[in-house]
Amino acid sequence: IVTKRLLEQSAEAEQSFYQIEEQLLQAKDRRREAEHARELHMLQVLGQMFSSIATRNPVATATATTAMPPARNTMESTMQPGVPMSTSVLERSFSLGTAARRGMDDILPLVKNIVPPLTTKKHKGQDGRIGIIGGYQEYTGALYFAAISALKVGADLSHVFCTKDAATVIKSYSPELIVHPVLDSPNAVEEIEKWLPRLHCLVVGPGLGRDEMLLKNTKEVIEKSKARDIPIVIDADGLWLVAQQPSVIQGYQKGILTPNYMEFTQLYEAMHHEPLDSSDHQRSAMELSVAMGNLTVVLKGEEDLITDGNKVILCRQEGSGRRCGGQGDLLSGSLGVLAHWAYTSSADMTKSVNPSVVAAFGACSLTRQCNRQAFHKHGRATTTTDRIQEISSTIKKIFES
Ligand SMILES: NC(=O)C1=CN([C@@H]2O[C@H](COP(=O)(O)OP(=O)(O)OC[C@H]3O[C@@H](n4cnc5c(N)ncnc54)[C@H](OP(=O)(O)O)[C@@H]3O)[C@@H](O)[C@H]2O)[C@@H](O)CC1
Ligand SMILES: Nc1ncnc2c1ncn2[C@@H]1O[C@H](COP(=O)(O)OP(=O)(O)OP(=O)(O)O)[C@@H](O)[C@H]1O
Repeated sequence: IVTKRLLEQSAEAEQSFYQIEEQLLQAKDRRREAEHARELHMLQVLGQMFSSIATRNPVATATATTAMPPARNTMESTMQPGVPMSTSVLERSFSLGTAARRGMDDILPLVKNIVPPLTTKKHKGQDGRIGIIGGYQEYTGALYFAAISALKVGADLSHVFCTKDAATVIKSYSPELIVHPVLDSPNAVEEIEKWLPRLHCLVVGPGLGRDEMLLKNTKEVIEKSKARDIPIVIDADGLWLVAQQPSVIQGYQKGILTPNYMEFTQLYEAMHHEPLDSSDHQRSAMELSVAMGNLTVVLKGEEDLITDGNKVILCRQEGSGRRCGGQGDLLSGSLGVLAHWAYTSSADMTKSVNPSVVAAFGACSLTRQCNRQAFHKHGRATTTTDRIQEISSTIKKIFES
């Protein structure tokens, strides 16, 4: 009887411990929510203050929109016949102040428009089936980050195409991903082609590596996807493939390139056969876009620069000073879903702005805000896994509020 009584007491103590623990967690959540609300309110007040200062100060207002200097000869020489090239740069930013308000007013509502409502009338797959090609054995993390980000942003299914060795590893990270261990098989292209009719967007490159056979298979899959008019996001080692063989994606209007500065330099120099002039990123990005046939280029960095060769849009959403690997994978996976949503939205929803540009602005804003929120919680220890955990609340905050 004594033992039974002791066991009961211990069970009760355990239960009340978990109740207290849960109450503490709930209180912590409420405190965090209140902090976010206070932060948002402060941002709004600051935004209004900057706005009124800028209205009184014409110089500050003028810096928000800059005209592009006259075209250089290099740009003219790389323009393809028949490809229109506007020389005006429309700079929009998404941060505090008047410029921020203009950016949010112009592009953010379009991103909000393309995010599909969640209703009980839809079936699995309708909000997106995204295919992601990559994942060489050393780089399984990159492919996982991109694929899980696509799913968490709102795709219904995330299909991963990778090598046999990478597949088991990726599968063991998450049961939620559909993993095809085919990229290094003798009939890789046919195996992947079978799935293309079911895919809404293809993301190529996270952790792909530079193995010749894998790049050859990837190139053929890109060709097949173009024939199906599927939006294609190219990142990381996929961009190395493009630098070697630009024709693989050149001129394909639903192609989006997401280089970091290194990758951008390689692409630029491959297209222009001259060193990159690092003094004017906006001009160089436009030149690359035009040389690629007005593909959308997202040059990632301190500010993300998005251009389709006609205009440049800057995303300056506050991120953090933490720069660990994988943030670009979060961006490319998210962009895969947003590109699908943008291309299936009516022109009315995107106000006839290039859908790739709308999607890219959304993905950059999302990535930076995830970084910001994760950094707020984890500081110097922030990793990409922490950022991915912020996707849900970031979407609520910036796209659904
Ligand atoms: N967990 C995983 O599995 C992950 C796997 N990943 C996968 O790894 C593969 C190779 O990717 P990568 O990161 O090694 O190559 P890349 O980005 O070209 O950098 C090479 C060097 O360039 C430099 N550098 C870079 N950026 C720069 C900048 N903005 N401005 C200036 N310099 C810059 C810097 O060199 P440093 O100059 O510092 O010596 C850097 O070391 C690819 O498939 C990718 O998807 C990643 O996604 C991460 C997570
Ligand atoms: N200097 C910076 N300041 C603020 N944010 C930055 C900075 N550099 C990069 N970022 C953020 O990180 C995102 C990814 O850019 P990054 O240069 O890390 O890509 P990447 O090298 O391709 O990433 P990955 O490690 O996944 O390969 C950018 O879109 C931007 O949001």
